[in-house]
Amino acid sequence: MADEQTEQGDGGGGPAQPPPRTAAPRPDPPAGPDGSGSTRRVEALERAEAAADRAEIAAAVPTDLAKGEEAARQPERAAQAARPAVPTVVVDDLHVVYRIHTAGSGHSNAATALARMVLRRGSPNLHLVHAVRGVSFTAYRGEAIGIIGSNGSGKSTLLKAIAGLLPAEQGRVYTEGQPSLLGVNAALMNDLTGGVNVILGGLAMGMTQEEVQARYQQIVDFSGINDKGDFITLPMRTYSSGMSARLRFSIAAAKNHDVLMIDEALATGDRAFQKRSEERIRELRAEAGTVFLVSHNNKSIRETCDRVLWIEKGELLMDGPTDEVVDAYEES
Ligand SMILES: Nc1ncnc2c1ncn2[C@@H]1O[C@H](COP(=O)(O)OP(=O)(O)OP(=O)(O)O)[C@@H](O)[C@H]1O
Repeated sequence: MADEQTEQGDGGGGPAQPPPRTAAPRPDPPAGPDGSGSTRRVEALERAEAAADRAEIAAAVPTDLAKGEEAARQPERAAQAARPAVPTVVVDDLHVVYRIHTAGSGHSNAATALARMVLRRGSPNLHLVHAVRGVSFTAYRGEAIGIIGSNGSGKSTLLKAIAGLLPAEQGRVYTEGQPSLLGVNAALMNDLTGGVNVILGGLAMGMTQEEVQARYQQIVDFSGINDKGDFITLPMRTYSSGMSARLRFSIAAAKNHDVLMIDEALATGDRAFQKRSEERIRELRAEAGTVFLVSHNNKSIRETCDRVLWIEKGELLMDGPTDEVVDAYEES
């Protein structure tokens, strides 16, 4: 079996991309190619903020508020629209390319090597996957943004790039503070107990030992891990995938984040846990953070997010109010 290894690096930029079907407020283009320093980042954010002042914040508010559920959320949305829009994440023409090296068949001979040289082809064992293609948008403080799209469309890759876990092949990501990515694969230690992972996870997020101790019981209670027995003292490898995902979410949600990104965490919990999670996401937004939620559960997206990005084949197909985008996605 071929030995596979994936990495990032050089590769072709993508073709010119069509604009999304519903454009969100866009900032002026961020700083140039050498603008990786914090000064450039601040400048870019300031420019984006100035642009945001000119932009229509109302674009993020649904026009159809006839439905009862929508009407109930109207005051919350109105209060949000009245606040000045502060950009927290600026993604500008982002491309991400995976490079996969395989061991190959080992049957290369002089003729095939010569053909490669003549045809100027690279290694036959290098595969490029252009997973994100020219995505641009600006996220604002207080927004909860859903990311939807079919399997393999590039949603998780986009989150990882925003979190700084994958480099941009082309384009830039500017963020206010350090975004925290919470995925079902978030690194907790399976051989350690849930309780020890709560402590390590809290410390890894930058909480002090005192803060972790103060919030320990709250995290365990929120996760519901101990509802049916003393599971928190058992190694995490004995947990179901749903229990692990709940504990990961509970650890991450214990802290206020400038930018919190959740990858499918809500899909795994039971209904009661999903409700608690949705409530906590609303609180995090109220505490002025920005929340990104990747999910195939459109109901969760509708109940939690006020704006949605629809990604297909790595491209941003649509960016707009939740109901508008999810309706279009469901009709597609
Ligand atoms: N580590 C990797 N190495 C190589 N290719 C990858 C890697 N991770 C993802 N890909 C590829 O990148 C593309 C986008 O994958 P990604 O996981 O971002 O999609 P997704 O929209 O999150 O999918 P899903 O909804 O199934 O979770 C896919 O073609 C996938 O095969």
